Amino acid sequence: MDLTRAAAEALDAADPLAAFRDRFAGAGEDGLLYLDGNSLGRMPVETPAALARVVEEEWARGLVRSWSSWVGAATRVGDLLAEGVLGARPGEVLVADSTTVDLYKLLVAAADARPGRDVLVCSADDFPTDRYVVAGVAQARGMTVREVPADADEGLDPAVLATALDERVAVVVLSAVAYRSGALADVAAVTRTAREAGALVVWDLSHAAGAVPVDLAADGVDLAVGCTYKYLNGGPGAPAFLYVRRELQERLRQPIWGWFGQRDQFAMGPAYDPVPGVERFAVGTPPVLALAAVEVGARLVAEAGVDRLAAKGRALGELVVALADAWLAPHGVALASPRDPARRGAHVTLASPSAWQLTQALVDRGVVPDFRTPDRVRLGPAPLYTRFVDVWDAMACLRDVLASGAHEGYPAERSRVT
Ligand SMILES: Cc1ncc(COP(=O)(O)O)c(C=O)c1O
Ligand SMILES: Nc1c(O)cccc1C(=O)C[C@H](N)C(=O)O
Repeated sequence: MDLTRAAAEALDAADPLAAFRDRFAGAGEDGLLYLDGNSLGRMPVETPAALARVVEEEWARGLVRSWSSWVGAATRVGDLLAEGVLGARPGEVLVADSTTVDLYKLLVAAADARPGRDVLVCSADDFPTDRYVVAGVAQARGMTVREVPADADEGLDPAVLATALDERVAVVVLSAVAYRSGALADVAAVTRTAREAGALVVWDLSHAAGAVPVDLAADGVDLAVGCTYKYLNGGPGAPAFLYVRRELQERLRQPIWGWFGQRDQFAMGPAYDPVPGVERFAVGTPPVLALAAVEVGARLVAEAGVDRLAAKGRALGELVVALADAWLAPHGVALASPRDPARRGAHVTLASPSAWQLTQALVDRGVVPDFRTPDRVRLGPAPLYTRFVDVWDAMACLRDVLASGAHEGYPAERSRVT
């Protein structure tokens, strides 16, 4: 690979998604080399106007009358995600609550659908909230957790997972893209293996949606959840999405019985009777303002096309890896993601004993990655708004920091948020 800056500029010149950069606030103006799109995506330029419309027209003037359109927002935005991003069918996706709460609802519903089975499986490398929800549900139900060991850099080995699956396993919880290493799971193969063992899988698509091709229908996925504030650019605290395969919906009953999941909710009936369809997984009043922001983000991703985003994300990752090999390895910084681009999502992780100090030095120089314990720097160049030269410049900055030892003056003690 040609590692000159001119080669990176040439990749930008040929990038079919280049124009999307101008659709994001700050991109190209703030001078930031923002490589944390896998934690919080940039704000689309259209978002403030979309929010202002809801505030000034629908809320200020429409008041309670606006509920006639707000009441359908969670499924309307869900359908957008289903068709434009997730390879699902209309009526299979709902945008509601947080990823954590959605995972809880689907996990309990799935465990109920596998009576007599007393084991929940997750990966030791799963995002903490996923492992905590699994542990909490297991404790409440008197079930056992089987935490499958995973390689911190390479992710979960499907053969190791298979050994954990037997007739006791009710539900498996896994991430399609591992939050730390970026390792990509074979969603179709794992779903098939789990089904053969009689278990359901709940996929966490937080680091996958909008970054890698996701085809829930073709992959036979039953249940999934994911964030909308990363590659979908829905904003901080944006509600998550949940997916339930149509054929399963009537057979599942989620544990939080709220009136937004109720059949004919304004009949104000005496007892809970869940509505048919994916809305039965709703709980209470949706965050209408936040949903408007998710809608903008979802439309942008759908317009760009997930296949094109994934191809660019992979190319950006290959540039990170090539530059890390050439410039950073001599300083003792190692790749902590799968080397094969086909096995990675859109972020790349590096390991260094000085990872936290390097992260602080980079942030001070206008390069924003994030630090993940114990010794990782994560680089998430979101393909919608990150240029190849941004990656080149960020990596050059990291090379220069390492060469000068500038990071050594930063505190080793990590801050509350990393
Ligand atoms: C894989 C994964 N799941 C879940 C979450 C977060 O869940 P919540 O939105 O409920 O905080 C994150 C990131 O914060 C994540 O990376
Ligand atoms: N959700 C976050 C938050 O509320 C604060 C800070 C960071 C986050 C993140 O999204 C972290 C991210 N999911 C991760 O993979 O580490």
